[in-house]
Amino acid sequence: MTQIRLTNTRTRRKEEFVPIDPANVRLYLCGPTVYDRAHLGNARPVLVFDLLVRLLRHEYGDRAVTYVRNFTDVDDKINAEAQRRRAAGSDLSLEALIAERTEETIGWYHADMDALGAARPDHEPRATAYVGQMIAMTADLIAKGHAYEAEGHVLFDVRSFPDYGTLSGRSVDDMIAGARVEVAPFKRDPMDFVLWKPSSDDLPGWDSPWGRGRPGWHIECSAMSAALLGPHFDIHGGGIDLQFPHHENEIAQSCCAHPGAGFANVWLHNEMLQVEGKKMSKSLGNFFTVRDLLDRGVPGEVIRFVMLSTHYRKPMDWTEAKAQEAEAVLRRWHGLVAGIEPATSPAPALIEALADDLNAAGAIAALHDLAGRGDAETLLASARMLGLLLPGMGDWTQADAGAAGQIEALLAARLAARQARDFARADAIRDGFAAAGVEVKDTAKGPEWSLAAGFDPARLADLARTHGT
Ligand SMILES: Nc1ncnc2c1ncn2[C@@H]1O[C@H](COP(=O)(O)OP(=O)(O)OP(=O)(O)O)[C@@H](O)[C@H]1O
Ligand SMILES: [Zn+2]
Repeated sequence: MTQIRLTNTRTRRKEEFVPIDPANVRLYLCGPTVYDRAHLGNARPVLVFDLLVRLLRHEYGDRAVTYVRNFTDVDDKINAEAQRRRAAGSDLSLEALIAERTEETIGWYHADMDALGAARPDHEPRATAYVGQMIAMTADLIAKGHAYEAEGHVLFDVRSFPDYGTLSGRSVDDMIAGARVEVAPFKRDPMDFVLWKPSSDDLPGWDSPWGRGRPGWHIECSAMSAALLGPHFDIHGGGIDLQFPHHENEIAQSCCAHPGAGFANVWLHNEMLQVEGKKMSKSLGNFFTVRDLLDRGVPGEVIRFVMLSTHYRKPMDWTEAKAQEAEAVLRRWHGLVAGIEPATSPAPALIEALADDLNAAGAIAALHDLAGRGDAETLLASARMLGLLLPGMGDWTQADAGAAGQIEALLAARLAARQARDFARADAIRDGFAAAGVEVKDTAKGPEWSLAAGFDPARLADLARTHGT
């Protein structure tokens, strides 16, 4: 058994991972707010956790890991979309429109993350299904003197929890100075945050001891993790952008509601996917979705490879060059493992790299090593630990193999047309290549071709039907 070591944000150290119960290792990842398609940055925590779960299952057994990732389906942006649809003439109720928006977004999310080879978590709780638990936890926090009611709101009293701020290593006073906190006259302290807030009549709401309202975002994760994993579990994760205030607030709520339980032992945070030095985010508008890339013909496996190539604790950029390099490597590896059965276990070097704080780049280096030595069986078993070269994942390379035949036939047809001085036909083939995303360069050794990022197999097939031989 390999000792896994993880960097724990809470202690700011790389620590040996010791599960609370090796027969049931428990993880919680903050999932998406389901109002729109996931952008590429949103895929990063999913891929990091998918890798972590694969490693834990390898070490502790397939059934010894429970992985929970929630859907936040209570949100102003979801409501706004539902209201927009109603204003546009839909005769469905607001609740039905909200459910419609949430369902379609969850469907997209599943399709997009599946395409990246990320296994679905064991539980995917929706916040709206746990409002009862959120109300109970809120009431309990009031009873224990950690929360108070004011003007239909319930607020968490941060001064009642001396450890508030330890995750981010800041005192409450520092946080007040640095944060954009919502000032409200009914707050005892500007850092106090909402557990429950009133809903207006035109918005969804639930009955509660404090009137009709809805839960705050932070209490959702505290209630859902407790319901599915218990008050003390192993690993809690999310992007580093959630460290404060979201995770700080989750800790405050959970530790005060379950004194002595401990909440999450390890806090694992991924760094941001960036665009020109800034976090990719919806609010900055500097984003593209996972679906945009897939639709442009970038295989999910290539996206996964690029995302795993940078250590999760380092910021990274998506670049076309990285995608092209990943594609070339994967194409070669698929060729090497075609028709081969995987070895019974992955290479020890690969497991060691992963066990060292999920050093996926080191793991990929181990794969290059195996490929270099021609050990296709171990390459296949090892790559699968990273969620690469999974059964069916290489279909995109086969589609390319089909394309190669069509392109060669079309190049032959173009040559024949030129020799017959049928320049109209030669030009039509040239233009057809460009439209289909096939780049052709005429060199001294003859034509060389490559598939551009926007390669369109259907257009190529049409072109081949019209002009190919
Ligand atoms: N640029 C990014 N790089 C890596 N992880 C990110 C990035 N942006 C968001 N995340 C993570 O994605 C997960 C889902 O977050 P959430 O649904 O709150 O995002 P969002 O609000 O849609 O995104 P945004 O931050 O763009 O407004 C969280 O774990 C968050 O930390
Ligand atoms: Zn959360």
